[in-house]
Amino acid sequence: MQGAAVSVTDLACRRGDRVLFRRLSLRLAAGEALQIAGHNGIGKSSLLRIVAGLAPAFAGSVEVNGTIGLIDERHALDPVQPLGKALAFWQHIDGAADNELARLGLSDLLDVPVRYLSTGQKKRAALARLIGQKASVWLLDEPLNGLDVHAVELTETLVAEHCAAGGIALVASHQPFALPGMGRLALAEYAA
Ligand SMILES: Nc1ncnc2c1ncn2[C@@H]1O[C@H](COP(=O)(O)OP(=O)(O)OP(=O)(O)O)[C@@H](O)[C@H]1O
Repeated sequence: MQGAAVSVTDLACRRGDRVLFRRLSLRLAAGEALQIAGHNGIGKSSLLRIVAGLAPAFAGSVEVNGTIGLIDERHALDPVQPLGKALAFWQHIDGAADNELARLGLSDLLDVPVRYLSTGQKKRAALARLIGQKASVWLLDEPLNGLDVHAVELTETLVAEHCAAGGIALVASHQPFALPGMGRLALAEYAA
């Protein structure tokens, strides 16, 4: 994760015929985390998708140094496959890795088809895949939605460990995210 960096300069986002935000600049260096906060529909997910390269910027630029791992409401695990096989599919692509299955409480669920997992279990499965991806820049869209108290704390701890190892985390959430030293960007301040 050496040298991970995210640089957003004078960014504007347009969706449909509306500009959601403009003149947004931010810099994140290795080890840093930032929460993108704001009410429903303000453009948090859109910002993450632009940073991920999945949506175009209306104006401005984004530079990312490092590999990107994105978690949003689409968990990218084959719903028909048992969890173990769905994760193994990604291991063929990402390379062998410790997905922290025991820590995520998934060890006993590997034979369960992904579509039968509960909301919180699916979220934890997405985290397992993200950990296996070994990406340096984590983009997390509402990572705490649907999680119980224990899973919330675990997610916060995993993000803290990721940053302590030199990773970067950009967390879009309207909920509090407990992480010492985490910055906070209120997207409303950039509303168009
Ligand atoms: N492809 C699209 N075409 C048109 N409008 C879109 C598109 N994608 C998103 N929008 C609109 O852009 C706005 C911002 O959506 P976005 O999902 O980024 O908000 P958000 O802050 O993440 O919201 P939430 O907190 O509800 O997840 C919404 O009004 C949404 O309807």
